[in-house]
Amino acid sequence: MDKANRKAIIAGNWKMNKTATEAVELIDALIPAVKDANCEVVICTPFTTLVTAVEKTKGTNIHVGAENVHFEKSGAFTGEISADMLVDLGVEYVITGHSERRQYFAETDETVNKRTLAALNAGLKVLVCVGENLTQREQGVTEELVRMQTKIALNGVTAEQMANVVIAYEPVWAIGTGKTATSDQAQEVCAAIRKVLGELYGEAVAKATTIQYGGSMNAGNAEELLGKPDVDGGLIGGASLKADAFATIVAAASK
Ligand SMILES: O=C(CO)COP(=O)(O)O
Repeated sequence: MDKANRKAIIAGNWKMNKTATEAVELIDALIPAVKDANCEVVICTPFTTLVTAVEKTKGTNIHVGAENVHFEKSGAFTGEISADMLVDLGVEYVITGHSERRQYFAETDETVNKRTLAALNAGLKVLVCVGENLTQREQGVTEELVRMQTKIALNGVTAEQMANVVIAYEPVWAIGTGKTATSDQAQEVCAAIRKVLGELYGEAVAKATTIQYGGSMNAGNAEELLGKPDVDGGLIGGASLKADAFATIVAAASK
């Protein structure tokens, strides 16, 4: 199976943006703009807009995801949201391990693994984020680090469950900075991730798994990044907040 047989997925990560009123406006603009997509289109929105997003996108080709999930099923975890709560709302995807969660909310490879397992066991599809920071890239440990993050995040995930896993390679130094990885840098690391998936699960799973790039992907650079053989999609922050920019990226992935 080569790239043409893998599912291309363009996912927006809205982060902490958009009130419910603003979310309605954006989704109203997105629905016609991406209706002819020849790829999977996902919007990951704050918890407060998930209900709106699920309702508004019913009957469209837009899928809805959350930006995080807790690993316990229920209990005394003030401020947290369980996988069952997301499933009950009609949410289909969730992001785990985003670098902002790791950096600002003390998430570790171990908790990313627990969240990933909890989400998969509840029936969610998971976008698992990995990626190095600038120091780590300069130290030349990008590949080792991303291999380790991938292995720990997937610890206990079965080959069968891998059908519901997407890996998002997001170099931290490229997130929200306007500094995109070159398409060659993105390809190199996405290929290294596919190699580790092959070691863990065998060639068939490695070749079937969608691997996204994220980090300042925008309407201008998406086509080149998505043209690389191991870059199957994008996880988009800033550019997912504007319907026209996001639709241009979706169109680039639909070619
Ligand atoms: O973190 C990202 C997506 O999860 C990328 O964000 P930007 O596209 O804003 O760089």
